[in-house]
Amino acid sequence: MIDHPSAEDFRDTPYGRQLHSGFRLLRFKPELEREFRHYLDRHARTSQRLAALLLIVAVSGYLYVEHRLFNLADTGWLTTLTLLRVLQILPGIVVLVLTFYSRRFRAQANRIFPALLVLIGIIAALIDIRFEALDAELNFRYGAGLLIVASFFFLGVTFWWALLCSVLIVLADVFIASLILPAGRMPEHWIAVSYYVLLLIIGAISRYVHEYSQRDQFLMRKLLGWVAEHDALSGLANRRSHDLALRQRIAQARRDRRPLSLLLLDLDDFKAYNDTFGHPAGDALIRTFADLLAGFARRPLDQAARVGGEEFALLLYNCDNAAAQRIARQLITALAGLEIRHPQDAAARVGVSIGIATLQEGQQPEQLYHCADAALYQAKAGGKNRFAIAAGQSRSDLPVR
Ligand SMILES: Nc1nc2c(ncn2[C@@H]2O[C@H](COP(=O)(O)OP(=O)(O)OP(=O)(O)O)[C@@H](O)[C@H]2O)c(=O)[nH]1
Repeated sequence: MIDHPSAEDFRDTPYGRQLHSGFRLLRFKPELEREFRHYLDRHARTSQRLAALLLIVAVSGYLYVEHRLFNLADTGWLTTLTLLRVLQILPGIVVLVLTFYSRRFRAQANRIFPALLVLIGIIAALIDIRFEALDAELNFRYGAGLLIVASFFFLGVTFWWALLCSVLIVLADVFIASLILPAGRMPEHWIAVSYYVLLLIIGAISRYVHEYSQRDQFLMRKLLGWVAEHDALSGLANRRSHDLALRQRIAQARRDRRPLSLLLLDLDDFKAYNDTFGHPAGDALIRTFADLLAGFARRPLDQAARVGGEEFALLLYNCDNAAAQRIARQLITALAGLEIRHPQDAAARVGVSIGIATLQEGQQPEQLYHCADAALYQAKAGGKNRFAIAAGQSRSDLPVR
């Protein structure tokens, strides 16, 4: 469990829940984990390209030196070595070219990077062991070790993937050594293996600490975004995101030629409720009503928001005036069904007044909001616990009882 004050405050959000339950094994709940991997991928793009470039430059350099300086009597090995070096460079070139030219590859890259790295690592181990067997005076050793380090820091894959890659490289090294080296040379080779294992442990510890703080930062950023867009008490969208959604949905409704309705809702006699039952009970009522309202924003483009103290908005996409009236009626009935005691009349229940406006030709967001607000005023003036429709739209301001 993480020691963030926000973890406790925002347990209703996926980010707060994850902060609260912790992630010592470096794993989030599936949906968050997917989001985190996209985030990791976006941030690792530059280091992935640099790693590919470094691989090309370093291996080309080795190849050049091996050809110019090595006096390899076994020319068959020099040919194989050249082939293996080219095989090591190729994935680097492919990665570099594709990440610059193909968007689709960029999105898929994280899946194949580990496989490419293991392949390059196995080739590096093979080259090292072959040199070891040949007893060549000069050779570039411990290439597999460099790849173990790279897997932890350059790929933008998670700790667990990097660990898996590194373990596979070490195992492949031991396996290839057991095939190529005479039995008497194995003890000497274990020194190289111990070096790889040490690099693996150092890499894994550093990467674990780094990824832990990356995950923490990711959750905090997401939480900050959530706080900016939501109302802390009810968990619904706040006024700011309602204003934004209203503008976006109007533009979308115009483009798609779909109806759009806005319901403004205001809990009745809320001041009296606060005065009679206390402010905390008032807060609880706001939360209860918010939960009820959220259940009416059923489609992806619908939105339930808290736009003021005890004022709410329900934005319904592809919903004409008749459907909006049906929903308003259902809402009033559902609230009555909760049987929340009225502050002034023990026999009555808490109710809500609703103003409905449906988007008209050429109407601006402020005008639509104003129409719904005027209808809400009409519903209040007409006796509360009812809905009213904006002037000029189809008539009905009858109480739902
Ligand atoms: N508990 C609680 N009360 C709030 C909150 N925000 C605003 N209020 C209270 O809500 C009350 C709103 O009162 P009014 O605007 O007079 O509305 P009303 O009493 O519902 O009257 P009608 O709308 O005419 O039915 C005020 O007393 C505010 O203090 C909040 O977050 N929690």
